Amino acid sequence: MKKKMLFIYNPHAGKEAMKSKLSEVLECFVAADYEVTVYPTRKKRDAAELVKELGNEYDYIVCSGGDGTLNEITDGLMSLEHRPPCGYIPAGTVNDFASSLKIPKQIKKATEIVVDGEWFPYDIGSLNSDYFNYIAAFGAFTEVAYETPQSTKNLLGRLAYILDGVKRLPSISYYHLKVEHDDVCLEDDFIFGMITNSNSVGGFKGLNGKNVKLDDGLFEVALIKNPKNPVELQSIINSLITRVHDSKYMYTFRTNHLILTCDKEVAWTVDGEYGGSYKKSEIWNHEKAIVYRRGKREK
Ligand SMILES: Nc1ncnc2c1ncn2[C@@H]1O[C@H](COP(=O)(O)OP(=O)(O)OP(=O)(O)O)[C@@H](O)[C@H]1O
Repeated sequence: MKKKMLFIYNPHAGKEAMKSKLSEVLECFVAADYEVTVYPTRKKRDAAELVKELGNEYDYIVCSGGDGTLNEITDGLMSLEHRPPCGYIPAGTVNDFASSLKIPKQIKKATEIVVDGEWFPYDIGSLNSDYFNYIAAFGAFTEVAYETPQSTKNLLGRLAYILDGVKRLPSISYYHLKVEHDDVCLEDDFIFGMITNSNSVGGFKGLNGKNVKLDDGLFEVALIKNPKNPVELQSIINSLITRVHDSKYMYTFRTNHLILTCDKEVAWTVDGEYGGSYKKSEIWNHEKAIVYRRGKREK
């Protein structure tokens, strides 16, 4: 019996490239013996609702769009008890997630991975009741971040740039946070924080340590302290630019669960989009929660 595929795509994502490639993509799916149901999204939340409602009736969910669409698919899949695996054809402008999974930007090559890539169980994060694929972040840069699509790609370069710009201001806005993880409880002022499951966040690999694994049930966490004077601020900027992490100015650790508490609301970005504002932010890693198809590794 043919396997049933639900293919959901955002026709407006990125430069609308899917529109002209659709026939080629569908031919490739059919040649791989899938019976395909195609659904172009019509509005926000369409993709999430569709997966929640129909996801269990399919053997394979494939989506094409930017980070927003992918995030909605994740949300839909996580609500299902038995989650079908997921394929992804990136069509947005930010590609950290796709590059983590070795999925190329070209639609044709990504489509080949959808039908022939290797299955890979990937950790999924949650921030309170919302899910994310590879990053949840707060702090100095966030207001600008979700207005500019390229933001996540150059997150830390951007952060260094923004900090450089605020050097002349009397103070940078910061959050006073209580951070609980594992057996640790720390309290400090932070200008920025990120919780990631990705080996491609701004290419800033040194910050969260080497050997990032996407299926180990752990996040890489980096929290940057509020600099007490211009010299400290300059040191932070330097460490962001040179990508050498300095423990005097930042906490970095790995964990599967953390709780951040603040007496004012902390505004988050998740997967590059606005992710809500909370006084209490609880983050969990759901180990190997969704199986994706990724590019095969060179032997
Ligand atoms: N037909 C549609 N009309 C308007 N908005 C849509 C439609 N389909 C999906 N959306 C919403 O648009 C938002 C952005 O979509 P998506 O992330 O796929 O593309 P993008 O913004 O071009 O990509 P990126 O964020 O990676 O640059 C998502 O929240 C999605 O739910």
